[in-house]
Amino acid sequence: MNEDEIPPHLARVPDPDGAGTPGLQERLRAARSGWRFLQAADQPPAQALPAPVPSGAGWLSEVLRPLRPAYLQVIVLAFGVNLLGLLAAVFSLQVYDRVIAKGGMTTLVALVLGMGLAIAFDHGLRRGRATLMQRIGARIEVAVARAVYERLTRLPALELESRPPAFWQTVFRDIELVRGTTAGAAALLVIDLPFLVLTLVLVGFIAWPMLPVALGVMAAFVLLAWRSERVLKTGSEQEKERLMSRDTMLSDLSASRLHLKTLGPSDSMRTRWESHYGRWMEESLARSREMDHYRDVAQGMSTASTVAMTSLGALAILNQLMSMGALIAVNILSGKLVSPLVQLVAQWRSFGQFVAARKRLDDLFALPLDREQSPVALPRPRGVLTMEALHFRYPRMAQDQIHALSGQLGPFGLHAVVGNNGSGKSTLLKLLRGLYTPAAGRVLLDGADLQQFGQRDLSAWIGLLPQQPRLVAGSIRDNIVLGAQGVSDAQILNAARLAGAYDFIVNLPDGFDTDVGEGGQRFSGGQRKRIAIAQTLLNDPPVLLLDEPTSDLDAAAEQAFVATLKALAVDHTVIAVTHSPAVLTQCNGILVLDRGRLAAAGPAREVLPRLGYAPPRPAVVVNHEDKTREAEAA
Ligand SMILES: Nc1ncnc2c1ncn2[C@@H]1O[C@H](COP(=O)(O)OP(=O)(O)OP(=O)(O)O)[C@@H](O)[C@H]1O
Repeated sequence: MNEDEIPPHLARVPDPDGAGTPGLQERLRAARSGWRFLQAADQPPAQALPAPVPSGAGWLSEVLRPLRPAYLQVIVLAFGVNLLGLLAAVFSLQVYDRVIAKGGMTTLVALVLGMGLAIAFDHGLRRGRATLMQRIGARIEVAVARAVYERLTRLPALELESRPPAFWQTVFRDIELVRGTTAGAAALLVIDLPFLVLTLVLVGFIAWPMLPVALGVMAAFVLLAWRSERVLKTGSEQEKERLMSRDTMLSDLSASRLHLKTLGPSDSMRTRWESHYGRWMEESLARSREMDHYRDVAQGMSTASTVAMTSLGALAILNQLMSMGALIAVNILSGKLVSPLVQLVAQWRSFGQFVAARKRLDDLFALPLDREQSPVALPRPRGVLTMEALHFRYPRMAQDQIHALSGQLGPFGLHAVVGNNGSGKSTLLKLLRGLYTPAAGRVLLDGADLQQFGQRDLSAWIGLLPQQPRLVAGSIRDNIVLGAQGVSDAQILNAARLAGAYDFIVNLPDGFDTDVGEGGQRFSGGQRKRIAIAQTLLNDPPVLLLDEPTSDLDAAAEQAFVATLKALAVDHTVIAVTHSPAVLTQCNGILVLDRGRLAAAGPAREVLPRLGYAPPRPAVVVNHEDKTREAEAA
């Protein structure tokens, strides 16, 4: 096959940027359809996507504000539902006082027909209300999920590193809680509560002597809800914290399950896991016990209120203050009065969880984000990286991990960073990539401070291969194009060839469409590394930062990749953290770190002998893209 010909398995791969898998945007579109209020609140799809992403302390109001007309419709429908809900009591009153007392058959037929109509109407209103709430919920979830995803990708690197995967799992669960509370049963309950006034008015109208009893019952329930809120609020926060700690442990355990198996049955790990799990269960059971207690009290109070209503009603009838029909009607009304209040007590745990979730999201949305785009579009840099008295210290560390580094790398050439474990090599690469902000000093790219550039520009100009790259679920193609936009198949093929991944990929039955498995476990360490290298080379950035690029490669692959690096170094600045003699002996310059300080730097032929390596071999001849080029001499 011709080298530039697109293999059939590439042509088969759906373009992830195209109209492919249903995602958030489709859910948003689905949420838009059908209801007038949603279409009115939105712009036409082309302008509305991407919708503004809520941020800052007022994020929830930002999300809810455009939905006000929708909530208003829900309130109107709720008014109808609550009004119709009173008709059963009026019906009973009429049947007892008019039909039974006066034998009015025609009245009975008319009442039954009227109730039939009311039931049908009530059903329609309830369905409309439920559909509206579903659509509101979809809008809320899409907006908040989008905002959380933005944080996941745009928070400063140190913030991202400080939050474990379990934190993000909790935050994504929080989104469901926010939706469930603002557009679920809890929201309906809150909307319905004010309409209890209608019930009270009807009680006063039908049987005024029962009004103080009804008010007393309501006051007792509000007191119970307030009391349960105070007890459960702190508990819910603790429960969520314990859950997060359990989930952190769980994700560590599941990620290292094979390693643990290899280490053999370990009591220490099991004890740690059981203690995390146990603490969470303890907290969760304590919450359930408290919740059950309040729910049981509420049920008891509900029965007590029926007893109080009926016995006091009986006294009122005996004193001829109201009729028998009024007592039956008031009993029905008291059920309507009490049932949302019982629900309120039962829902209080989710309210507490909502408050904790909102606080977590408040904190997350208050964090500043990395600048995404540079204020003005800048031309592709040549790749001169300058460090000016660079200092960096991780949070809560007593000493600098990078100390007073100054110097220049590039333009062009292959440069190595060497040093003992923990000497700060990976940290330096992250500083050079603009992922970390220096505590003092600056990193300059072609003379311009990196801090002024957006991450989008930096990712296009400076490629970083991490020490332990992780593949994500999806195909090889998905992984290679991760983070890139508008990539052509020819670019993917070229990157795969440069990374030495092309041959093994096209040998697979599904080629570039092959699923990589969890974290790329379908492939060997070396194959994973090559896919990750292809990912880094895809955009052809002028600066390449490679952390141990050949650590998993076999000798032949390493030689081939060193030749590629030499070829790239002709017109790219390539900086590699490495311990490999094959790479070191081909480098132009070497920078030696010792506990974050510059121990030595200079041309490879001078520094290598001091490190115990032979000086660089003569320039290698490489074959790259059908062009033979002689690599630049040191
Ligand atoms: N996220 C972090 N938080 C706190 N300290 C960190 C963090 N990452 C690294 N360090 C510390 O910074 C120092 C330098 O780490 P770095 O990973 O840069 O070293 P390295 O030279 O790349 O090591 P190796 O050769 O083992 O990969 C180490 O002392 C390490 O403990």
